[in-house]
Amino acid sequence: MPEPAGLPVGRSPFGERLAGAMAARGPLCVGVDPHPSLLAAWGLTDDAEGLRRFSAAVLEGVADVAAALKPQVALYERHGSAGIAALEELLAASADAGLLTIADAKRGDIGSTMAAYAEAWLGEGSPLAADAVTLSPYLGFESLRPALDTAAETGRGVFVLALTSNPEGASVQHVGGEASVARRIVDAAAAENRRYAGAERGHGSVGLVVGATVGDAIGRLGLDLAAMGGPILAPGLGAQGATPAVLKETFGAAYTRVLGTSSRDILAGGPGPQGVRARAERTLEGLRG
Ligand SMILES: O=C(O)c1cc(=O)[nH]c(=O)n1[C@@H]1O[C@H](COP(=O)(O)O)[C@@H](O)[C@H]1O
Repeated sequence: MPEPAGLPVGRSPFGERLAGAMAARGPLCVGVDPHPSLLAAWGLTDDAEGLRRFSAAVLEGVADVAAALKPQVALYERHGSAGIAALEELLAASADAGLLTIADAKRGDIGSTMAAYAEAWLGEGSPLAADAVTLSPYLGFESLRPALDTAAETGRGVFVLALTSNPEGASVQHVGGEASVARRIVDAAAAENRRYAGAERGHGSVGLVVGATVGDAIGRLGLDLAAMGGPILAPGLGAQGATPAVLKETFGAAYTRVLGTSSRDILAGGPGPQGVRARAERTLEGLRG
């Protein structure tokens, strides 16, 4: 199986790096979602300076507890270029702290435009490059090709929306019965992971997003998540109602590849790093138990 040619020096593929972080720290991703209500509750201003302080405190609190940090891009975009600069600072500081980042940007567009998104979020030397980015496949999985290829070239990763945590997702993702939209996405991601080294260990760099709240949909739609060869990002813990126990039951045999992610529930532990850390530790304990 080919190793992606010419990875930047010292960087192994994202799937391998995430598997290492999950083995060392456990299967928790902390979402950095600086909602105006949270900034207010933390006594911070709803501006770029507030974002900067909030982000730095979350990073300090969870740098050695979480396997990854997932900043929600829209909550930085709200403040225009100054907000984006705060996001860039968080991405750089996380890299310095040895913590993986997943930019929750949910990008998806026609191929030629997708190439520009890929360059922005996954390209070498881009100030916004994270270790991985979330992608929306609803212009067709293959429209994501530039991001899939850039990720493979730079040792970064992607998480493609398959079954989202919101109730409205079913109206698109469940369509098609046995050949559902979600199943096609899962099969396409599995095929993509088989193309690269690491797949034999199940450490592919093409991940999926499957909500912790999807109930029995995985079985009903016949999704083979255990064999998809990459990580599964599972949002919906905490504020959206799912618990670690629900997560284990929902994913069954595929649970070993699940990275549980929670934002508001953990962030509500603030102000400051200690309270966030305490909530992250409690969530992690549940995910491990
Ligand atoms: O891609 C995501 O991260 C995502 C996918 C999904 O299906 N559901 C979902 O909630 N998310 C994101 O995960 C985070 C969940 O936040 P909390 O509900 O506060 O834990 C938000 O940033 C969402 O945008």
